[in-house]
Amino acid sequence: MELLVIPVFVLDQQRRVLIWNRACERLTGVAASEVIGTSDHWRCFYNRPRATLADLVLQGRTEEIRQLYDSARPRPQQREGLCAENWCDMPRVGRRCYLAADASPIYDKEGRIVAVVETMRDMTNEKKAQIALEQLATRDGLTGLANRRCFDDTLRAEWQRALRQQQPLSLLMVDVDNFKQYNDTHGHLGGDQCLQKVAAALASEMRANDLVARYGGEEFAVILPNQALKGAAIVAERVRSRIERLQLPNVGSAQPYVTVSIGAATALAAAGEEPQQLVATADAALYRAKRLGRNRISLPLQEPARGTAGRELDATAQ
Ligand SMILES: Nc1nc2c(ncn2[C@@H]2O[C@H](COP(=O)(O)OP(=O)(O)OP(=O)(O)O)[C@@H](O)[C@H]2O)c(=O)[nH]1
Repeated sequence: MELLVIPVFVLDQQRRVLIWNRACERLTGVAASEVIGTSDHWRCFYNRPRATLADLVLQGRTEEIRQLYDSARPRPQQREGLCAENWCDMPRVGRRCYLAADASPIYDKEGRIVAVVETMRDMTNEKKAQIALEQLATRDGLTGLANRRCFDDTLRAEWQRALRQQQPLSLLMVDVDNFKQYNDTHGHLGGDQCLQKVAAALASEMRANDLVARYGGEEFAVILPNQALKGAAIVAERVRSRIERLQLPNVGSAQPYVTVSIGAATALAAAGEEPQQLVATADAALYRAKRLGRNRISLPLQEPARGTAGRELDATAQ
């Protein structure tokens, strides 16, 4: 076990470290002489006291695995013990590692656990690659905001949540005004930089539960869970004014600075209804804001009836 290339440690019945092999020393930066005979093995992995997988097996606390680990599954072939994956602090080496651990008990003749062997595999690179891929799949490359696919998935999920909790769900559609002209004057690269600044300002105005996405081109969408129309209108106006106050020069335009138009809509989700109606109502409000002169917000006049996103009426808030 000492010379195994796989990091291994063994706990005895009293949770004291019996074996801490070379590979485990390399992984944790902690020498065997420091931990053998102690129950301080957790310190090699975590900043705060908590059980390792071997502790859970030894103490029969297997049901706690789901609270303590990112991912857990039964061991293959129904053997006893636990398998789990987790981010570890690794205090001694000073960098977080994603470890896949496997803990299996050793029994005496009477069937009592006398020790538990924990083996580990450093999966940090694989996990980082997986996270980067997930980011690529859900983020917009130019602005770093959620992309259209992520928006569609989130809207569906929030619609279901609103239905379960009987809470309103609001949506803002935000479109940069006269952006074609901005591109023509500042070039496509200048246009890209403008979109990045607008996106950053938009994101900075939102709460943690809100989702800001690039809906497409120069159009953004904001999902506001548990927000009624009145609150959505306040957020929309805050966003509109924030973008105006960025004072991004808009040479050659009637407006001296870059502005946005915003359409808002709210729905009280109902079974059988489609969240796409919410998008259509917010979109209709947005186009009305454009027609009425841009740099303004527009919302449906009436609070929506259950299962609708409200009737789109000619009312412009500004
Ligand atoms: N630089 C840049 N431009 C983009 C991007 N996506 C879309 N556009 C441009 O955004 C412009 C949108 O123009 P229109 O749809 O005519 O709308 P608009 O000029 O903003 O006019 P209104 O929306 O009516 O105020 C087009 O010129 C697109 O080429 C992008 O990723 N980068």
